[in-house]
Amino acid sequence: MKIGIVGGTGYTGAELLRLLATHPEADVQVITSRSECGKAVSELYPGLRGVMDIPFTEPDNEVLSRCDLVFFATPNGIAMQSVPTLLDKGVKVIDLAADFRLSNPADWQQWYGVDHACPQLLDEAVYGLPEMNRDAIRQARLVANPGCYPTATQLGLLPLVQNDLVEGSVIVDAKSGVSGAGRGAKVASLMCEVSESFKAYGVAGHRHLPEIRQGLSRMSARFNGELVFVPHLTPMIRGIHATAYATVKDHSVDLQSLYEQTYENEPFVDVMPAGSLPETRSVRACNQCRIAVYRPQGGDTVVILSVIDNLVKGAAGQAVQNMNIMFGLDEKTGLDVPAIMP
Ligand SMILES: NC(=O)C1=CN([C@@H]2O[C@H](COP(=O)(O)OP(=O)(O)OC[C@H]3O[C@@H](n4cnc5c(N)ncnc54)[C@H](OP(=O)(O)O)[C@@H]3O)[C@@H](O)[C@H]2O)C=CC1
Ligand SMILES: CC(=O)N[C@@H](CCC(=O)OP(=O)(O)O)C(=O)O
Repeated sequence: MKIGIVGGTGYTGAELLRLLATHPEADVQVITSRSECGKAVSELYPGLRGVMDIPFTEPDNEVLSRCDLVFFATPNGIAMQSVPTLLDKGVKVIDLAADFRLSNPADWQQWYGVDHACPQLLDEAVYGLPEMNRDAIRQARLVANPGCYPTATQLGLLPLVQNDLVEGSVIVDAKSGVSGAGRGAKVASLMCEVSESFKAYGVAGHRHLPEIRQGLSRMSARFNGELVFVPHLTPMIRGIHATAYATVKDHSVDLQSLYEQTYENEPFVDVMPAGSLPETRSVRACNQCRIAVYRPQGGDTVVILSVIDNLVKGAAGQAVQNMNIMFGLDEKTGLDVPAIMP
């Protein structure tokens, strides 16, 4: 498959390169950057020397339209300007940004602050969470790759919500490594600002809130409880740890079995043994989501702990998983590697 990547200098673009460099069916032919145009990929990322030596080029729809699939690893609001042209030329697209995640254009306008450039494609775009939408992804021309927090959160809550077990509100307390903020220079991402510190942000309303709410209501039309989502920035590079709290209606349900059965055939969701605690380092650089479910002291509140690598299952790995599904390949192709330890 001829692959193009728009936004190849960023963290998720570089992660796509790392994963696709050894993917047996993927041939990365176009990799764009406006700031590093002309430079070899391996000059910017020496870890790719010998495996990926092509140069960065300016983004150009004409050149990209020669690909079978184009990934957009760009800031929000960029992909939507090129996607109609690429789809018209028969190119499939996976957008790692949020341009096609929300199906209501008014929600996009409210949370992203600009009008949508192609609202006519929002119904067609498939939300790329394979554990929910595998069949639709198989048929899709356009996949909206989920956000990192929404991936960890929705996988953690899916078994409960799908089975209408949640009563009332859900609280999600999530923590991310700093690479979640991208590679662009920002004071808030400086080492002196983030190390030896820990803080919440987006408490009044983060743009992943409507994405998670939309996902939960698709899992069950009966889900109408309040959703509280508070992200935090932690002094680590990669990883997301999402802790969700929900009240369950039915005390007779064996939650450990429910989670194990829901995910028993999922290659990238691991339900941990009862009593264990998932750690972000157990998913570092791999496409796994590890989940543990608890009902402390047998009470009404269920606690679900969910970890992913924000750059892998939260972005580039999930995008490659979606590519594999769209092109009829084994879903694990190029992704079947364990975490880096320690
Ligand atoms: N980081 C993460 O953990 C996650 C990120 N995402 C989403 O993925 C997308 C990429 O994120 P990330 O890799 O962190 O971002 P970065 O800021 O690290 O990289 C952005 C890339 O986009 C390119 N770019 C910027 N503006 C434009 C433009 N107008 N036209 C074409 N290319 C452009 C940049 O290169 P240049 O300026 O040289 O062209 C750069 O390569 C974002 O939408 C982000 O929200 C999703 C899940 C997780
Ligand atoms: C630590 C950090 O800053 N994280 C980012 C989320 C990264 C991400 O997933 O972006 P999208 O899903 O919107 O594409 C944030 O909170 O804005």
